[in-house]
Amino acid sequence: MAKILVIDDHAVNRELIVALAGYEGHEALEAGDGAEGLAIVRAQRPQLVICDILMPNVDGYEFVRRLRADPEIAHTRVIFHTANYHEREVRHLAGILGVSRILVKPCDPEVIVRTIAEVLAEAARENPPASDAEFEREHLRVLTDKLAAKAEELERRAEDLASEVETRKLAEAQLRRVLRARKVMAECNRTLVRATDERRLLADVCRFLVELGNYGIAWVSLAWHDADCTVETVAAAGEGAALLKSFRFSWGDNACGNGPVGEAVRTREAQIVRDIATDPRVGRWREAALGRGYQAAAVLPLVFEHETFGVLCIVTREKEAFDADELELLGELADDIAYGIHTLRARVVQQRTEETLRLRNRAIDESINAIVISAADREADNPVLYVNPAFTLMTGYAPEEIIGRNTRLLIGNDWDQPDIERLREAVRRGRDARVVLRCYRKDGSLFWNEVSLASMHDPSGRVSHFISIFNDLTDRKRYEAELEQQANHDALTGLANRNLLNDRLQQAMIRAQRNAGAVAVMLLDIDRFKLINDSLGHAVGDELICEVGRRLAACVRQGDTVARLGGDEFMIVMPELWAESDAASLAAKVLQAVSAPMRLSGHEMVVTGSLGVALYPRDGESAAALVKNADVAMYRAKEQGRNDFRFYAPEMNARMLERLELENGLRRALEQDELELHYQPKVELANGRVVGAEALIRWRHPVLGMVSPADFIPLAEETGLIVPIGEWVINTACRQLKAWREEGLTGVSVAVNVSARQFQQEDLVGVLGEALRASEVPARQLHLEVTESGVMSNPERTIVILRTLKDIGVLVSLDDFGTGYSSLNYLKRFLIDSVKIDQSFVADLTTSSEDAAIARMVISLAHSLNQTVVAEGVETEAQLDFLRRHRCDEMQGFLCSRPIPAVEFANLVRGGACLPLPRVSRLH
Ligand SMILES: Nc1nc2c(ncn2[C@@H]2O[C@H](COP(=O)(O)O[C@H]3[C@@H](O)[C@H](n4cnc5c(=O)[nH]c(N)nc54)O[C@@H]3COP(=O)(O)O)[C@@H](O)[C@H]2O)c(=O)[nH]1
Repeated sequence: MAKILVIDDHAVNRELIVALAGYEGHEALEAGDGAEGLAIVRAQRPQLVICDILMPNVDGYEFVRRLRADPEIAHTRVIFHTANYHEREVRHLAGILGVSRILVKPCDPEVIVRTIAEVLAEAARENPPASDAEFEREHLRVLTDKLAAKAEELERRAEDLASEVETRKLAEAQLRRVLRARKVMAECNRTLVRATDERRLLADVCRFLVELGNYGIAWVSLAWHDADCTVETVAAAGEGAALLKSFRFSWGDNACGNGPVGEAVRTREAQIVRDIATDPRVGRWREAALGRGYQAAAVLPLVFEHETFGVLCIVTREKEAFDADELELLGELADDIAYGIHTLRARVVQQRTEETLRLRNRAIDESINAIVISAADREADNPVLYVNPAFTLMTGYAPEEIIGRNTRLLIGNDWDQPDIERLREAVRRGRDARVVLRCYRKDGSLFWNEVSLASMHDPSGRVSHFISIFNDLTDRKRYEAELEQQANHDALTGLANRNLLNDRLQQAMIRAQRNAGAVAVMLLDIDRFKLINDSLGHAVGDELICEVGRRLAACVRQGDTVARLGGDEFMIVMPELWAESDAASLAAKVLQAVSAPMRLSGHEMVVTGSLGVALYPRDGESAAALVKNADVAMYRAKEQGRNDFRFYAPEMNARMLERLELENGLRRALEQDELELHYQPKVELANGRVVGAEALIRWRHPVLGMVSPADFIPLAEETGLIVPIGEWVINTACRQLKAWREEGLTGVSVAVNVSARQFQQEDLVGVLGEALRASEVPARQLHLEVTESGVMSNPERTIVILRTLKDIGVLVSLDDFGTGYSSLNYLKRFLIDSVKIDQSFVADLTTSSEDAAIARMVISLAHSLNQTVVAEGVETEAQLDFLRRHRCDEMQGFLCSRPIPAVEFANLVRGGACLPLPRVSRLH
């Protein structure tokens, strides 16, 4: 019989042991936990305690530890009755704590009874408990283990929790992906609706996928149906998108087409690359993708109406991407994009079509060419259906006045046009044509119409309409006519110019050759035209040329050509000449017409012409030769007295050559000092004294001997050589005056001739001033003899020059007075010092009452203007007598002396101022 304490926080467990102990005759005590149990042990001192381990407050271990710690009760036997499944640990701690047995709940009652019995039996034997330190250590270890177990359990729970969290995370990620795919879709759809540009739309889609969808790269490639089955990337976004350029994709059955892109195009099914690292379809871009952390990819075909025209490719860094839900959405997105692109393309095509249509309409409406559309309906007379506004502008007909009618309305009655038949033929055969017609506006005015006709066909190929474009060529025709006129006619007279003349001459020569006929070429030059031009001005000169042109045109037959070659030169081509006399008749008629009096700008005048005739083929076989020879003949006519015509003769060429040689020789003469001055004395009639001399040029030609100035001065004037020659004369005369002065001849003056051309030279005054300065000769000793033509060409300028000469002190004589066109008014204003009566009047002074009257009038006029009168060319005493009687002041002439070299002149003056003239001597 023993006292047994049962400690358990569960009453049922206590009751079972208590019942068993009671059945075995033991006294059973009960406690709900360790603390209560200890109190009972101390108070009742049971031999055995059957104790649960896991209890509130003080558990089984603590109970035993405190039990062993109390020496009074330390020896008490303890059995653990526990459900704790940590059996190894329990046994270990139980061992340390000196727990006798461990009964594991639920335990067979028999085992309980037997165990109680055994332990009680052992209790009888001494079984000392373990030490405190060892217990502490062991207890600590047990606690640690317990903690470890707890930790392990917690870890397990944490793992479970983590797994649960992971599952939730995955779900969340999946949800996120779906959400973002929806977001991308929503944004893409919004953009699709507004899109106007395909490439921009695709770029936006790719950007949304990367920015909103958080995908790594997104790109769209278009699949072309070309020979290489090219797949061209047209839009891309994301990190590494630029790399795409270096990869070639294709959807063909080739190395580049074996990847998911080619596959998606071919199969029209989405291709998913779950693991870029291992998927064998990923080709050369695997490394680049992995290098950027990309894990998976989806290639979605863009299909419209069973045709794949591209792919949408999406690459992501997420491993678990592209689950079924996400793929479904991305597939929808690809379909939307495909549809959007198709719609956009259709819209673009439609817009282009509409724009083209609008443009065409505008082009037709705004075309400066008239456009007419007519129905190809012969029965209805091909009526006009449409005309553009330019038609009305061009023709004056409003649309309602032409629509329903035929365009032949514009032809009026002008049916004799070869192009009308061509146009008709084109309409009959339904062919295109371009013709130029004379058409008539509503107001009846003519316009040149270039009509371009094109036929339009209906789907069956039948000509349904005609479209005609009218181009008004009137201005162009006018312009062409003007150009033709300018190119072939002289602007001043409207006569043919050299171009047209050459053309006509060529044609005439060809015809003459064919018919064994002849052609006359006549060259007319107006005599002394330069004089008229210079003295009366260019406007009068132009008038004169026009008048002569008119007169020539009036003389010729139809078929002859009158041309102006320039200046005062005219040419007449007389084709089909049968007799030389016909040419002579025409030449005479022309000269007569030219010399008929004419009135130009208030001037009554008579001009003459000189004319040369050359005949084809006799005088030349080319146009150039004929013109040249007519020119030679004309010069001959001039040389031989003007106002006449000459037929060309071969020997005339020799004369021309002479002229040429003379010109060259004259140039050389200046350089090689072949010129010299002779001096013709001027004698005062009152006392017979030599008061001066006229310097007259002479050319000592090395071969020809002395050449008369009458032979070379006109040529020098023509060629301009007169200017340097005149300068030489002034300088030489001044040097001679200086020499004479140095020899003591101080009282004589020298007059130099100044030609018209030289007189108008800018630097005449400068040349004079320099010559006087260099020779130190007083200016009054130098006289200038100017001709009427020289001063009258520009009277206002003459006045200025003469005033300057006056300022210098040089005296001026008007030479050859009475032969030109001097105005008496100018004679007064010109500040002339003396007037020279031309020798042509002096010659007939005693035989012609007119010349005598002119001489008297000149003397009286000059005297009234305080001018000295010099008579030139005095050869007879009768002339001298006349001049003396009419109080002429000075004379010059062979009666007194011919022009003589300087030395002779000096001797003459030194020999006595008076010349041995019987009548003159009587003056004294
Ligand atoms: N611009 C220049 N013209 C000059 C110059 N030297 C001469 N001339 C001009 O050449 C023309 C011919 O001159 P020339 O042969 O010297 O004849 C002159 C006289 O010799 C000649 N004369 C003089 N007296 C008589 C005479 O009694 N009878 C007659 N038959 N002839 C005579 O007259 C000419 C002078 O004429 P003009 O000059 O009009 O006084 C001639 O036009 C010269 O002007 C020159 O340096 N520069």
